[in-house]
Amino acid sequence: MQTWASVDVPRLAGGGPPLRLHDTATGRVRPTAPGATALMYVCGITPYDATHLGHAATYLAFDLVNRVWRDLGHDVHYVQNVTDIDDPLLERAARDQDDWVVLGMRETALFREDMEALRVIAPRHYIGAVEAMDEITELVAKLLAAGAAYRVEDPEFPDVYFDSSVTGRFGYESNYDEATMRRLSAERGGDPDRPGKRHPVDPLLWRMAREGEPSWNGSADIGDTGVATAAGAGDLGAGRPGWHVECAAIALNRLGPQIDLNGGGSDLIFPHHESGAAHAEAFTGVHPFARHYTHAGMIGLDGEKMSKSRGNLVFVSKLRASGVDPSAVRLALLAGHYRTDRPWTDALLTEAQGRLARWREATALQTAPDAADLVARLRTHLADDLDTPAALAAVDAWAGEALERRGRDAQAPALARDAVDALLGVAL
Ligand SMILES: Nc1ncnc2c1ncn2[C@@H]1O[C@H](COS(=O)(=O)NC(=O)[C@@H](N)CS)[C@@H](O)[C@H]1O
Ligand SMILES: [Zn+2]
Repeated sequence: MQTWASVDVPRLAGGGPPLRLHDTATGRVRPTAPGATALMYVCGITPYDATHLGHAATYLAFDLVNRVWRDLGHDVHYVQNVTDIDDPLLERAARDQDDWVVLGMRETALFREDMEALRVIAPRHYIGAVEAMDEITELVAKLLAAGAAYRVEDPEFPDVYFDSSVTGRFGYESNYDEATMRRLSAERGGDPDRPGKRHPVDPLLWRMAREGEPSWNGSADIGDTGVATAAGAGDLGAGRPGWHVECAAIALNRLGPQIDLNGGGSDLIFPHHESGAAHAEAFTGVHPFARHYTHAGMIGLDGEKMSKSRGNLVFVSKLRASGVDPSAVRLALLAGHYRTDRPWTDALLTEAQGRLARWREATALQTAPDAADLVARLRTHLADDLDTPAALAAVDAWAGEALERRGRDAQAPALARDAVDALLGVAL
């Protein structure tokens, strides 16, 4: 699937401290240590109701990771999926008498536009589940052949499930207890009460075709996997994939068995990232799949999480259409810490618009206070688990001094502008 156009990222002299990020699996903020090329997989949208401010806040958080790693001299191999086939998409298409393919394409196009407007650096690989169907069926077939998956005893629909006990460490990513896992599995698309499952939280890998549902033939070339293939393992039979396996297949095939960061909002901690990690580790034998599992807090509206199911959504495209500068939206969302569940308010936007105007005025001056110190502060704050409130305050302080005409450095305005662009992604 085509990705979107990325903005240039100015190169800044010097370098900052290593990026430290919160990792859900260990519950700690600890240093990332990517190689020359940082490997990052951030889950993409299920393409309807795109792009609301919750989506935007989460993708902005990982855009900052991308920018900090680049500032530290790493290349970043960023991969993102589009869940362009799944129950919620089919349900929304049915509700609106829409063709689910058209709905997905329309919303994905809008998402790309919004990401470009927010100056989010595009993933190098932007992959839809449908276009990755062969990869997905191959992974499911190999898990089945290896005995890491099984079919439920259901003569009508012998669906394929992952055996969550095979890695011996299911739950290490979320650290949730059994009861929490069952509850969240039921709330987020799972079927813990389905008869015939070995374990209630075993995730669905392949849903056999139902009347009136789209399906794919499920044949997979599993080659010589070196394991005794269970009867019919190479051919799943017509159906469609479960939600989690697409991310495991897409990430494994482009980034390899171990990545630096698997990211998303906190509602992906379980079952999604737990299951995806288990699928990957059962297949590769490499643990952990991701060295960091990092999750962004939920953006709310009127006291509730902004979510499609609630319909309390504020859209990037609607704000843009009403003339709001996308950089103000970006600044408004960066004003809170990425891991904090926080509300969207009009005041947040108004404040950001004022901040943006002041920063632009300050960087338009002929001279300003030395900005080298500002660059160092920005690097230090962002390296500290993306402390954007402190980072924004540092720019506020520099801009305040500049606007009181207390600076004589002719290079400072341009340096400050480049630093705010490179590290915060905000165009002044
Ligand atoms: N209110 C919210 N605040 C912050 N992030 C949110 C909010 N709602 C959704 N997200 C995040 O936005 C991203 C896309 O969400 S989504 O459209 O529902 N899609 C999915 O979760 C799957 N397609 C991931 S493979 C996810 O990382 C999700 O956690
Ligand atoms: Zn995902």
